[in-house]
Amino acid sequence: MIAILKSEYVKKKYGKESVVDGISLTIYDNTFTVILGPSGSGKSTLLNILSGLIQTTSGKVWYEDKVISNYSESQLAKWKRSEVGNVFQNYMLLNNLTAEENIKIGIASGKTPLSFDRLVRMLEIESILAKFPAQLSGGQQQRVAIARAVIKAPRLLFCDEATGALDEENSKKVVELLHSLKSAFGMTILFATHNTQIAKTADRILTMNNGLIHKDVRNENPISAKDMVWG
Ligand SMILES: Nc1ncnc2c1ncn2[C@@H]1O[C@H](COP(=O)(O)OP(=O)(O)OP(=O)(O)O)[C@@H](O)[C@H]1O
Repeated sequence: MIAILKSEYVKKKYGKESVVDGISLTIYDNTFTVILGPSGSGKSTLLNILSGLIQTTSGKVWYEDKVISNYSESQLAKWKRSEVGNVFQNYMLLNNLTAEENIKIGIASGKTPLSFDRLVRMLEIESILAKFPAQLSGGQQQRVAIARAVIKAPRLLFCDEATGALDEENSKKVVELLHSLKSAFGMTILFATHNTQIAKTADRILTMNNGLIHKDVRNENPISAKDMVWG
């Protein structure tokens, strides 16, 4: 397995509180890793550090053989634009743009984008491209947000509670789609959630508590997203 992302004793402090308390971790290429943990355990903070959205207090983050935690703002912005996609719980679409315009914002200059037509077919959003976010359901908005995040063919896709605002049916669909995108385009996905069913679909499950990873389990028998059972 090829290491794509690595953290070395990464810490994030807010005041005296260590929200991420010295995490060393290697993420392998073309895997689907779930970061599982209760509210406040530090999942989003860890995800945001690994995706370059926030700075560490100490420790290093590597992308392949480069220390991205030492990058200048402009180097980091360039890296994010080319290699990183983010999907959030609340979609973060621009309300004054149509679905199609929102997706096309994601195309990064200098990179060969994925085929727009193939992507919208995969995500089953062909019929809603001319609509504005307010005219779409939550599940549709999240599929548009995923298309926007992946159209530039990022190597890394970070999903922070990406199904947190969706019902069972739409959650299953989104998780299924993310697995399809991983297989079709060789992406590496990190998905933070407190949902143990989503964790069962992953290749690897990291369990966080109080800013630390307490368990790191390779999931030998991942279940299909369709087979997740909602409580
Ligand atoms: N910008 C910030 N300033 C101060 N404290 C913060 C900040 N961001 C996060 N925290 C604190 O860090 C801790 C971890 O937050 P984080 O959002 O990483 O947890 P989480 O596991 O993702 O939680 P949730 O599942 O509720 O999103 C919390 O106690 C939170 O209040």
